[in-house]
Amino acid sequence: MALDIRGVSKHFRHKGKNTLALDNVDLHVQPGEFICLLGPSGCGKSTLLNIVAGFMKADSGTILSQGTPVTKPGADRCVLFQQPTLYSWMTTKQNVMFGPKMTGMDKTAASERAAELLDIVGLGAFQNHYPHQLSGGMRHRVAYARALINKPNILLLDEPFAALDAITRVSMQNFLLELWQQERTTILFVTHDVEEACLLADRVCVMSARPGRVHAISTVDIPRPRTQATVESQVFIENRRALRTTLEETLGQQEAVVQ
Ligand SMILES: Nc1ncnc2c1ncn2[C@@H]1O[C@H](COP(=O)(O)OP(=O)(O)OP(=O)(O)O)[C@@H](O)[C@H]1O
Repeated sequence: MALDIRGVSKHFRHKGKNTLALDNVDLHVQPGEFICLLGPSGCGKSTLLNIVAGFMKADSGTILSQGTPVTKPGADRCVLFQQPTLYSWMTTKQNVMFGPKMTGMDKTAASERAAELLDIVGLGAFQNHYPHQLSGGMRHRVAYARALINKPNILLLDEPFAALDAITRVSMQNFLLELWQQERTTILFVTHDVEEACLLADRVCVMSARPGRVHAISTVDIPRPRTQATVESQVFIENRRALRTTLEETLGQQEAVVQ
């Protein structure tokens, strides 16, 4: 199993009040799966992702990444942020080769793989460009190539396209679909957008409002490869409707504040 989340709970104490953010969350992710975490604002999606990343500790429960307990951040779990963090003084290719350089990977093999990944992300002709010479979308693509060269067990994405304009967002969704189709890296992707979850995911973990619990795990029954044209198809419309209904079931639930 790529990722095994078992009985994870987490509360926060703020201004004398305890808020239960996650309550006994279980989720089992198979290698190569694309899983979306979907739920209303404040249901604990980011908290769960941060715990999986090792940035935050759960109060109880365990998380196994390829069978190994998660206790801190690690190269097996790569987090991609909304703003790609590239080194401004390095070229595109040097940015991609930074991780392998640190881990002592064979230089020729790293260079070949970096070139291959830059081709896959459509930046083969931009290897010697610096980040400031790239568009925002291109910088995102470099960040994906830089993540994948380290062969992470899982990519963790927290609403990565939320801040993008509509056109770039669609282009990044297409890009991610194509990339996942080729590389089959396991992905855990946080979104609050039903349509985005339906387009991208194999399964959607629908979380209930606070405290965040797994309300349902819905399989998205839409053939791949998927493109933006998929959004117009009858099967997509049916899956989206079903997912929206599942999400609506979670709304209106009581916020749990434990004194
Ligand atoms: N550091 C913190 N201190 C106190 N409370 C926190 C902290 N981080 C998160 N919370 C609370 O935990 C709950 C879950 O927050 P979280 O950010 O995980 O939700 P989310 O589902 O990602 O929300 P959104 O979709 O709005 O980003 C919220 O009630 C939030 O206020």
